[in-house]
Amino acid sequence: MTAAIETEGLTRRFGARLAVDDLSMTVPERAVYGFLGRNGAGKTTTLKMVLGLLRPTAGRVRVRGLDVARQRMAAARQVGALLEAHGFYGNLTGRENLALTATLLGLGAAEIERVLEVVEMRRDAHRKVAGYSLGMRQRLGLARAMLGAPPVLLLDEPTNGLDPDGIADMRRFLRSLPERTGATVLLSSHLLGEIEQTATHVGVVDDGRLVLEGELARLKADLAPELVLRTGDDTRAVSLLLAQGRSPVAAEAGLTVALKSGEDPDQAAAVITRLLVESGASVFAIGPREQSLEDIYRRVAGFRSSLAEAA
Ligand SMILES: Nc1ncnc2c1ncn2[C@@H]1O[C@H](COP(=O)(O)OP(=O)(O)OP(=O)(O)O)[C@@H](O)[C@H]1O
Repeated sequence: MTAAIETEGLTRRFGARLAVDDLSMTVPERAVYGFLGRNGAGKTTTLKMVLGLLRPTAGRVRVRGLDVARQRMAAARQVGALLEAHGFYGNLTGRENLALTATLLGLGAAEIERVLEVVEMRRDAHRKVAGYSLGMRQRLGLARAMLGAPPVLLLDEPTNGLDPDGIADMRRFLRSLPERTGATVLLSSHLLGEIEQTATHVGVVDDGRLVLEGELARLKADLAPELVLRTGDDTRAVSLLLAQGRSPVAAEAGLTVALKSGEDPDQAAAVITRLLVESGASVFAIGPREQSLEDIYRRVAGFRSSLAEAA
Protein backbone atom coordinates (compact mmCIF):
# COMPACT_ATOMS: atom_id res chain seq x y z
CA MET A 1 0.00 0.00 0.00
CA THR A 2 1.27 3.51 -0.82
CA ALA A 3 2.18 5.42 2.33
CA ALA A 4 0.41 8.71 3.07
CA ILE A 5 3.80 10.37 3.48
CA GLU A 6 7.22 9.00 2.74
CA THR A 7 10.53 10.85 2.96
CA GLU A 8 13.81 9.48 1.73
CA GLY A 9 17.14 10.87 2.93
CA LEU A 10 15.48 14.22 3.55
CA THR A 11 18.07 16.84 4.43
CA ARG A 12 17.96 20.59 4.97
CA ARG A 13 20.83 22.92 5.80
CA PHE A 14 20.58 26.52 6.92
CA GLY A 15 24.14 27.72 6.33
CA ALA A 16 26.33 25.56 8.53
CA ARG A 17 23.35 24.31 10.53
CA LEU A 18 22.00 20.89 9.60
CA ALA A 19 18.36 21.23 10.64
CA VAL A 20 17.15 17.94 9.08
CA ASP A 21 19.67 15.19 8.55
CA ASP A 22 19.06 12.27 6.16
CA LEU A 23 15.56 11.69 7.50
CA SER A 24 13.56 8.77 6.10
CA MET A 25 10.08 8.43 7.54
CA THR A 26 6.95 6.53 6.59
CA VAL A 27 3.48 7.61 7.65
CA PRO A 28 0.97 4.86 6.85
CA GLU A 29 -2.49 5.70 5.52
CA ARG A 30 -5.09 6.45 8.23
CA ALA A 31 -2.48 6.67 10.97
CA VAL A 32 -2.31 9.34 13.60
CA TYR A 33 1.45 9.76 13.42
CA GLY A 34 3.06 11.60 16.32
CA PHE A 35 6.21 13.41 15.24
CA LEU A 36 8.02 13.89 18.50
CA GLY A 37 11.11 15.93 19.27
CA ARG A 38 12.53 18.65 21.46
CA ASN A 39 12.30 22.29 20.44
CA GLY A 40 14.66 22.84 17.54
CA ALA A 41 14.86 19.12 16.67
CA GLY A 42 13.76 19.80 13.08
CA LYS A 43 10.03 19.06 13.11
CA THR A 44 8.75 22.28 11.55
CA THR A 45 11.46 22.24 8.90
CA THR A 46 10.46 18.68 7.97
CA LEU A 47 6.76 19.60 7.79
CA LYS A 48 7.54 22.58 5.56
CA MET A 49 9.42 20.32 3.16
CA VAL A 50 6.52 17.85 3.12
CA LEU A 51 4.26 20.77 2.22
CA GLY A 52 6.60 21.93 -0.54
CA LEU A 53 7.10 25.29 1.23
CA LEU A 54 10.81 24.70 1.70
CA ARG A 55 13.18 23.08 -0.74
CA PRO A 56 15.22 20.16 0.61
CA THR A 57 19.01 20.37 0.38
CA ALA A 58 18.87 16.66 -0.47
CA GLY A 59 16.44 13.77 -0.45
CA ARG A 60 12.79 13.65 -1.40
CA VAL A 61 9.23 13.57 -0.17
CA ARG A 62 6.28 11.65 -1.57
CA VAL A 63 2.72 12.35 -0.54
CA ARG A 64 0.47 9.44 -1.45
CA GLY A 65 3.00 8.46 -4.06
CA LEU A 66 3.30 11.97 -5.57
CA ASP A 67 6.78 13.47 -5.62
CA VAL A 68 6.56 16.87 -3.92
CA ALA A 69 9.41 18.37 -5.99
CA ARG A 70 8.16 17.13 -9.38
CA GLN A 71 4.39 17.11 -8.88
CA ARG A 72 4.13 19.99 -6.45
CA MET A 73 0.56 21.12 -7.10
CA ALA A 74 -0.89 17.62 -7.25
CA ALA A 75 0.92 16.74 -4.00
CA ALA A 76 -0.20 19.97 -2.33
CA ARG A 77 -3.83 19.15 -3.12
CA GLN A 78 -3.50 16.03 -0.98
CA VAL A 79 -2.53 17.95 2.14
CA GLY A 80 -4.22 20.32 4.57
CA ALA A 81 -2.01 22.01 7.13
CA LEU A 82 -2.21 23.80 10.43
CA LEU A 83 1.04 25.63 11.02
CA GLU A 84 1.69 27.89 13.96
CA ALA A 85 0.76 31.24 12.44
CA HIS A 86 -2.98 31.19 11.81
CA GLY A 87 -3.26 34.41 9.81
CA PHE A 88 -6.98 34.91 10.41
CA TYR A 89 -8.61 38.31 10.00
CA GLY A 90 -9.91 39.34 13.43
CA ASN A 91 -12.55 41.68 12.02
CA LEU A 92 -14.11 38.90 9.94
CA THR A 93 -16.23 36.08 11.31
CA GLY A 94 -15.01 32.49 11.45
CA ARG A 95 -17.21 31.64 8.48
CA GLU A 96 -15.95 34.61 6.44
CA ASN A 97 -12.35 33.66 7.14
CA LEU A 98 -13.01 30.14 5.86
CA ALA A 99 -14.80 31.58 2.84
CA LEU A 100 -11.59 33.37 1.78
CA THR A 101 -9.72 30.07 1.57
CA ALA A 102 -12.71 28.18 0.15
CA THR A 103 -12.95 30.68 -2.72
CA LEU A 104 -9.25 30.22 -3.53
CA LEU A 105 -9.79 26.48 -3.62
CA GLY A 106 -12.96 26.82 -5.69
CA LEU A 107 -15.15 25.38 -2.93
CA GLY A 108 -18.71 26.41 -2.09
CA ALA A 109 -20.69 27.27 1.04
CA ALA A 110 -21.68 23.66 1.71
CA GLU A 111 -18.02 22.72 2.19
CA ILE A 112 -17.56 25.53 4.71
CA GLU A 113 -20.52 24.25 6.70
CA ARG A 114 -19.17 20.71 6.53
CA VAL A 115 -15.79 21.59 8.07
CA LEU A 116 -17.41 23.83 10.67
CA GLU A 117 -19.55 20.87 11.64
CA VAL A 118 -16.51 18.56 11.90
CA VAL A 119 -14.76 20.89 14.34
CA GLU A 120 -18.03 21.66 16.13
CA MET A 121 -17.80 25.38 15.42
CA ARG A 122 -21.08 26.07 13.62
CA ARG A 123 -22.56 27.81 16.62
CA ASP A 124 -19.71 30.33 16.82
CA ALA A 125 -19.06 30.73 13.10
CA HIS A 126 -21.01 34.02 12.90
CA ARG A 127 -18.78 35.67 15.52
CA LYS A 128 -15.73 37.78 14.73
CA VAL A 129 -12.46 35.90 15.13
CA ALA A 130 -11.06 38.75 17.29
CA GLY A 131 -13.38 37.50 20.06
CA TYR A 132 -12.33 33.83 19.74
CA SER A 133 -10.37 31.98 22.40
CA LEU A 134 -7.11 30.36 21.35
CA GLY A 135 -8.85 26.97 21.34
CA MET A 136 -11.51 28.27 18.97
CA ARG A 137 -8.82 29.69 16.68
CA GLN A 138 -7.07 26.31 16.70
CA ARG A 139 -10.33 24.63 15.73
CA LEU A 140 -10.92 27.16 13.01
CA GLY A 141 -7.36 26.48 11.81
CA LEU A 142 -8.19 22.80 11.69
CA ALA A 143 -11.41 23.52 9.81
CA ARG A 144 -9.42 25.50 7.26
CA ALA A 145 -6.90 22.67 6.93
CA MET A 146 -9.80 20.30 6.22
CA LEU A 147 -11.42 22.38 3.47
CA GLY A 148 -11.75 20.23 0.37
CA ALA A 149 -11.28 17.07 2.48
CA PRO A 150 -7.56 16.55 1.83
CA PRO A 151 -6.63 12.95 2.69
CA VAL A 152 -3.56 14.05 4.67
CA LEU A 153 -3.48 16.57 7.52
CA LEU A 154 -0.27 18.10 8.86
CA LEU A 155 -0.64 19.75 12.23
CA ASP A 156 2.25 21.54 13.87
CA GLU A 157 1.87 21.50 17.67
CA PRO A 158 -1.95 21.59 17.49
CA THR A 159 -2.46 21.84 21.25
CA ASN A 160 0.03 24.69 21.75
CA GLY A 161 -1.37 27.35 24.04
CA LEU A 162 -4.62 25.50 24.81
CA ASP A 163 -5.94 25.15 28.35
CA PRO A 164 -6.26 21.63 29.83
CA ASP A 165 -9.90 21.28 28.70
CA GLY A 166 -9.00 22.48 25.23
CA ILE A 167 -6.09 20.02 25.09
CA ALA A 168 -8.30 17.09 26.11
CA ASP A 169 -10.90 18.10 23.50
CA MET A 170 -8.30 18.47 20.76
CA ARG A 171 -6.73 15.08 21.56
CA ARG A 172 -10.10 13.35 21.46
CA PHE A 173 -10.90 15.07 18.24
CA LEU A 174 -7.60 14.15 16.55
CA ARG A 175 -7.83 10.52 17.63
CA SER A 176 -11.27 10.21 16.08
CA LEU A 177 -10.35 11.89 12.77
CA PRO A 178 -9.15 8.87 10.75
CA GLU A 179 -12.35 7.01 11.54
CA ARG A 180 -14.61 10.01 10.97
CA THR A 181 -13.01 11.33 7.81
CA GLY A 182 -10.63 8.65 6.52
CA ALA A 183 -7.76 11.14 6.82
CA THR A 184 -4.18 10.47 7.84
CA VAL A 185 -2.92 12.84 10.53
CA LEU A 186 0.69 13.83 11.12
CA LEU A 187 0.98 15.91 14.26
CA SER A 188 4.16 17.31 15.71
CA SER A 189 4.74 17.79 19.38
CA HIS A 190 7.50 18.19 21.92
CA LEU A 191 5.27 16.56 24.56
CA LEU A 192 5.57 12.84 25.13
CA GLY A 193 2.21 12.59 26.89
CA GLU A 194 0.52 14.28 24.01
CA ILE A 195 1.78 11.75 21.48
CA GLU A 196 1.14 8.84 23.79
CA GLN A 197 -2.49 9.79 24.23
CA THR A 198 -3.21 10.66 20.63
CA ALA A 199 -1.05 8.74 18.21
CA THR A 200 -1.15 5.25 16.72
CA HIS A 201 2.37 5.64 15.29
CA VAL A 202 5.37 7.60 16.42
CA GLY A 203 8.53 9.03 14.90
CA VAL A 204 11.12 10.48 17.24
CA VAL A 205 13.39 13.17 15.80
CA ASP A 206 16.52 14.28 17.61
CA ASP A 207 18.97 16.79 16.26
CA GLY A 208 17.50 16.49 12.77
CA ARG A 209 17.66 12.68 12.68
CA LEU A 210 14.85 10.17 12.94
CA VAL A 211 16.03 7.99 15.81
CA LEU A 212 12.97 5.79 16.22
CA GLU A 213 9.83 5.05 14.27
CA GLY A 214 7.02 2.56 14.47
CA GLU A 215 3.59 1.58 15.59
CA LEU A 216 3.21 2.67 19.18
CA ALA A 217 1.66 -0.56 20.43
CA ARG A 218 4.40 -2.60 18.80
CA LEU A 219 7.19 -0.41 20.13
CA LYS A 220 5.78 -0.82 23.61
CA ALA A 221 5.40 -4.57 23.25
CA ASP A 222 8.97 -4.88 22.00
CA LEU A 223 10.41 -3.17 25.03
CA ALA A 224 12.02 -5.65 27.39
CA PRO A 225 9.38 -6.20 30.05
CA GLU A 226 9.91 -5.41 33.69
CA LEU A 227 8.31 -6.59 36.88
CA VAL A 228 7.32 -4.17 39.57
CA LEU A 229 7.06 -5.39 43.15
CA ARG A 230 6.10 -3.97 46.50
CA THR A 231 7.71 -5.67 49.47
CA GLY A 232 7.73 -5.31 53.27
CA ASP A 233 11.51 -4.87 53.28
CA ASP A 234 12.99 -3.28 50.17
CA THR A 235 16.56 -3.22 51.49
CA ARG A 236 16.52 -6.94 52.03
CA ALA A 237 14.73 -7.59 48.76
CA VAL A 238 17.36 -5.57 46.88
CA SER A 239 20.27 -7.52 48.33
CA LEU A 240 18.53 -10.86 47.67
CA LEU A 241 17.80 -9.88 44.08
CA LEU A 242 21.35 -8.60 43.54
CA ALA A 243 22.67 -11.93 44.81
CA GLN A 244 20.58 -13.60 42.08
CA GLY A 245 22.25 -11.50 39.41
CA ARG A 246 19.25 -9.21 38.97
CA SER A 247 19.35 -5.42 38.97
CA PRO A 248 16.46 -4.02 40.99
CA VAL A 249 15.78 -0.28 40.73
CA ALA A 250 13.74 1.68 43.25
CA ALA A 251 10.87 3.47 41.49
CA GLU A 252 7.79 5.30 42.65
CA ALA A 253 5.54 2.27 42.22
CA GLY A 254 8.01 -0.06 44.01
CA LEU A 255 11.09 -2.00 42.97
CA THR A 256 11.42 -2.66 39.26
CA VAL A 257 13.32 -5.67 37.99
CA ALA A 258 14.21 -6.13 34.33
CA LEU A 259 13.50 -9.62 33.00
CA LYS A 260 16.27 -11.61 31.41
CA SER A 261 16.09 -12.18 27.69
CA GLY A 262 13.34 -14.68 26.85
CA GLU A 263 12.24 -15.01 30.47
CA ASP A 264 8.53 -15.55 31.05
CA PRO A 265 7.10 -12.78 33.30
CA ASP A 266 4.81 -15.16 35.25
CA GLN A 267 7.61 -17.65 35.88
CA ALA A 268 9.98 -14.86 36.97
CA ALA A 269 7.33 -13.44 39.31
CA ALA A 270 6.85 -16.88 40.89
CA VAL A 271 10.61 -17.41 41.34
CA ILE A 272 11.16 -13.96 42.84
CA THR A 273 8.16 -14.26 45.17
CA ARG A 274 9.38 -17.63 46.45
CA LEU A 275 12.91 -16.30 46.95
CA LEU A 276 11.76 -13.27 48.95
CA VAL A 277 9.10 -15.01 51.02
CA GLU A 278 11.43 -17.91 51.92
CA SER A 279 13.97 -15.33 53.07
CA GLY A 280 11.41 -13.60 55.29
CA ALA A 281 10.62 -10.54 53.11
CA SER A 282 6.89 -10.07 52.57
CA VAL A 283 5.70 -9.56 48.99
CA PHE A 284 2.60 -7.34 48.84
CA ALA A 285 2.29 -7.18 45.09
CA ILE A 286 4.18 -8.29 41.99
CA GLY A 287 3.38 -8.04 38.30
CA PRO A 288 4.52 -6.77 34.91
CA ARG A 289 5.01 -3.05 34.57
CA GLU A 290 3.27 -1.33 31.70
CA GLN A 291 5.79 0.44 29.52
CA SER A 292 5.17 3.96 28.35
CA LEU A 293 6.34 6.06 25.47
CA GLU A 294 8.56 7.78 28.00
CA ASP A 295 10.43 4.49 28.55
CA ILE A 296 10.96 4.17 24.82
CA TYR A 297 12.04 7.79 24.56
CA ARG A 298 14.48 7.52 27.46
CA ARG A 299 16.00 4.45 25.94
CA VAL A 300 16.51 6.20 22.61
CA ALA A 301 17.74 9.39 24.28
CA GLY A 302 20.12 7.30 26.42
CA PHE A 303 21.33 5.53 23.33
CA ARG A 304 21.93 8.87 21.62
CA SER A 305 23.80 10.38 24.56
CA SER A 306 26.01 7.29 24.87
CA LEU A 307 26.79 7.68 21.16
CA ALA A 308 27.73 11.31 21.80
CA GLU A 309 29.96 10.28 24.69
CA ALA A 310 31.66 7.64 22.57
CA ALA A 311 32.30 10.15 19.76
N1 LIG B 1 14.91 29.80 8.31
C1 LIG B 1 15.86 29.34 9.12
N2 LIG B 1 17.12 29.84 9.10
C2 LIG B 1 18.08 29.36 9.90
N3 LIG B 1 17.93 28.35 10.78
C3 LIG B 1 16.70 27.81 10.85
C4 LIG B 1 15.61 28.25 10.04
N4 LIG B 1 14.53 27.50 10.33
C5 LIG B 1 14.91 26.62 11.28
N5 LIG B 1 16.22 26.79 11.60
C6 LIG B 1 17.00 25.99 12.57
O1 LIG B 1 16.82 24.64 12.27
C7 LIG B 1 16.70 23.87 13.46
C8 LIG B 1 15.39 23.09 13.44
O2 LIG B 1 14.30 24.01 13.58
P1 LIG B 1 12.77 23.56 13.53
O3 LIG B 1 11.94 24.80 13.63
O4 LIG B 1 12.55 22.68 12.37
O5 LIG B 1 12.65 22.70 14.86
P2 LIG B 1 11.35 22.20 15.60
O6 LIG B 1 11.62 20.80 15.99
O7 LIG B 1 10.15 22.48 14.79
O8 LIG B 1 11.35 23.08 16.89
P3 LIG B 1 10.17 24.00 17.50
O9 LIG B 1 9.24 23.04 18.14
O10 LIG B 1 10.92 24.86 18.46
O11 LIG B 1 9.60 24.76 16.33
C9 LIG B 1 16.81 24.86 14.60
O12 LIG B 1 18.13 24.86 15.06
C10 LIG B 1 16.47 26.17 13.97
O13 LIG B 1 17.13 27.22 14.65
